[in-house]
Amino acid sequence: MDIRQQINHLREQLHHHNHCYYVLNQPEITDREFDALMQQLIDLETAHPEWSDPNSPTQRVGSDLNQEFTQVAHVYPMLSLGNTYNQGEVTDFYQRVARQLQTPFEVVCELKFDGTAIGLTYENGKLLRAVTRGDGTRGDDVTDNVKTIKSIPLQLHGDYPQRFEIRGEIFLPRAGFDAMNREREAAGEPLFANPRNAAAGSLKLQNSALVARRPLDCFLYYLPGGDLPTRSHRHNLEKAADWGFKIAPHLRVCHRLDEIFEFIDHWDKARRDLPYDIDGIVLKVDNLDQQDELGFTAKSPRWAISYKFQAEVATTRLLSVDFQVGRTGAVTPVANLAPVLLAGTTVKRASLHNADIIASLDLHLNDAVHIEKGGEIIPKITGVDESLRSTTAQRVEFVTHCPECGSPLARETGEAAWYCPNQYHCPPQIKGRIEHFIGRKAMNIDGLGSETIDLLFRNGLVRDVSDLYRLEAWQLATLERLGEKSAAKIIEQIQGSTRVPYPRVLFALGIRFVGETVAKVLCRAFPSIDALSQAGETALMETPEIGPRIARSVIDFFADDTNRALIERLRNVGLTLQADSDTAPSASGGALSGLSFVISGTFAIKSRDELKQLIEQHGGKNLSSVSAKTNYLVAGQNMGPAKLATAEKLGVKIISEEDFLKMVEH
Ligand SMILES: NC(=O)c1ccc[n+]([C@@H]2O[C@H](COP(=O)([O-])OP(=O)(O)OC[C@H]3O[C@@H](n4cnc5c(N)ncnc54)[C@H](O)[C@@H]3O)[C@@H](O)[C@H]2O)c1
Ligand SMILES: [Zn+2]
Repeated sequence: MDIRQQINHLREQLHHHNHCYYVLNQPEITDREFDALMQQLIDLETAHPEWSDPNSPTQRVGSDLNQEFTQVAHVYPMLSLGNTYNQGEVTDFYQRVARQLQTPFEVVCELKFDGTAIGLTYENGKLLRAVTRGDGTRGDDVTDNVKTIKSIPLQLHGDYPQRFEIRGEIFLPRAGFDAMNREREAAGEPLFANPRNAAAGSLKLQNSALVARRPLDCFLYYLPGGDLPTRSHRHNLEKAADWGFKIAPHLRVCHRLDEIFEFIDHWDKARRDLPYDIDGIVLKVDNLDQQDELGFTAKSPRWAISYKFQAEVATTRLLSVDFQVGRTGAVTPVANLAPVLLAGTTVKRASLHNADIIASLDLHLNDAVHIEKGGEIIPKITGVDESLRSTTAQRVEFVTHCPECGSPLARETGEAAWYCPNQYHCPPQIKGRIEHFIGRKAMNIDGLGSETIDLLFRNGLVRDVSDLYRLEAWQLATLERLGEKSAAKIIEQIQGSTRVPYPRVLFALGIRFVGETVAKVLCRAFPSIDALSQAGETALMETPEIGPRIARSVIDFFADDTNRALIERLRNVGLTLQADSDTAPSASGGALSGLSFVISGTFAIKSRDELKQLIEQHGGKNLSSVSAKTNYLVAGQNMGPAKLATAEKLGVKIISEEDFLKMVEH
C-alpha cells in the first residue's frame, strides 16, 4: 500500500467506526484502538499535507445524525475535545497555553462524564430545544425525549438571559444501567455494552414514553456564546445553578500544573466510588477573554483538553471455559481465570460473548490473557500473550453440541449466538423459563428460588409453568429443605398469582423479545391472548413500537403446538389471559385507539403537553418523530420544515390543532 492508499484506508476505517459508535451505538473496537488509528492518520496527514482533506475524520467530529430526527443548525459549533493519555501531553497543553497568553491564567478541572453531549436552548426561561452534537454544525432535535429527563428544568427561575444555550452530558447512572440490562436479559434482548452506548441509544428512541422509563440524568458544564453574566466559565456555571440547572459537580480551579496532576490522580482512583462512569478529566481555561484569544481548531477548542484515564487492565491465566445455556437456549462462553485484582475487585471470570470472539482471540487453555474493565460490568478478555503459550497448549473450541442435553447447536444467519434448539426438553431452558415466570416483574411468586425449582424439576413435579398450579403443599414439604409452613405459603402465592393482570402474564410467558414494555404495548393493541394469537404479521407490525423481529417471534410462539397447549392449561388453571376493562380503558374504546400522532411546533389553544395528554387519554399514541407508522402529524406554528417534508413524503395526514380537537371533543 502506498501512503495515499494507507491514508484512504484509515479514513474509511475511521468513518466506519464513527458510524458504529455514534449512530448505531455499537462500537466494534475499543476507544483505545480507535484513538490509535486516529493518531496514525494524524501522523500521516501531518507528514503529507498534500493529501489533506477537510472531510477527513481528523478534521471533523464523529456525527450522530440520524434520518429519523429533524436536524437543526447549531448557533455555536458543537465540537469535540483534544485527547491526551499521559501527563506529558497535559504539560504540553499547559505550556502551549502559557506561551500563547503570556498572562497568568486559571484552569478549571472537571470530570469527563461518559455519556452523550446535548445542547439546550432556553427562551424566556423555557426549554425551547434540545439538540445533539450531530456533525458539529447541525444536530438532531431530540427535545421531546430530553423533556422526559427530570433533572433538566423546563422552567428556569431568577435572572437568566432572555435567550441562551447551555451544554452538558446526558448519561445513565450505573445502577440504572444495570437495571436496564437485567430487564433486557429477562426479555431475551441483546444487552447494552456500556452505559454510554445505552444513554446515547436511549436518547435516539422514537418514542418519548419509552425514553421516560430510562433513568437518564444530565450534568451541565458549558455555556457557549458571548452574552453571558460574567467573563468566567465557572462563575457562569454557578449562575446557571441559581437558575435551576444541575451543574457538573466536583470541579476545581487550578493555578499550577501540580494541582492539575493531583486532581487527575485523585479521580483516577476515586472514580470507582462515583455512581456513574467518567472516562477522564477535562481541563478548561477559565477566563472567556483568554478562551477567545486561544480560539478553536476545526474540531476542538484550543482552550480545553481532555485527559483520558487508562482502561484498567490486568494479565492472568485462562483456566477453562464454561458454556452456559440460558433460558432462550443461547449458549454463552464464560472464561474461568486464575483470580486477579482488577479495579479494586478480585476477578475470577470473564465474558467471552460468543464463538466469533473466541476464534478471533485464538484462545488456548492456560493462555496468559489480558483482561480489561471498561464501562462494562463484567470484565472481558482483550488479548492473549502468545509468546507465553506452550507448544502443547490445547485450542479452545466452541462446543458443537449443547453441554446440557447434547442437541446439536444451531445458529441463525446474521446472529452471533449459537442456540440449543431443544427448547422443551433442555433442562436449563425449562428451568430458566420457570424462573422467569415467577420473577418479581412477572407472576411475582416468592419463596421459589432457583434451588427449589431445580428440586421440583429433578423430582419430576414441574415440567412447565402450568404444573406449578397443580402442586400440593405435601409434595413441596416432602422435598428437602422445605417445612410444611413454608410449603403452604408457596402454594398460597402460586394460587394468588392467578390474579396477576394480563400484561404481566404475557411478559411471564417469556416470548423472545417480549419484555415488560413490549408486553404492555401488545396488550393495549390486542387485549386478550386469543386476539394476540390470531394477529397476523401486518396487524402486529401496524402496532406502534412493534417491528418485524418482535412480530416474527410472537407469530412463531403461537404457531407452536406445545405453546398453544400450554396456554390452554394456563387458561384451565384460571390465569388472567385478557386485559380487564379497568387497566386498559382506552384499549378498544378510546376515540384515538390504534392511532399514532406526532405533535410539532407551537400551538394557540393548548400546550404541547396538554395535546399529548389528550392523545393518551383517548387511547392514541405519541411518537417523537414522523415515520411510516405515524397516522397524523398535528402541525403547529414554526414547525420544522424537515418534519413536514417527511410527513408529506410518507403520506402522513397533516392536521391543525383545531382538526385534532374535533377528533376528541365530541
Ligand atoms: N470505539 C469506537 O469505535 C469509537 C468510535 C468513535 C469515537 N470513539 C471514542 O470517542 C472519542 C471521540 O469522541 P468525542 O469527539 O465525543 O470526544 P470525547 O468524548 O473524547 O470528548 C468530547 C466530549 O466529552 C464530553 N464531556 C464530558 N464531560 C465534559 C465536560 N466536563 N466538559 C466538556 N465536555 C465533556 C462531551 O460530550 C464532549 O462532546 C474518541 O477519542 C474515542 O475514544 C470510539
Ligand atoms: Zn440443550
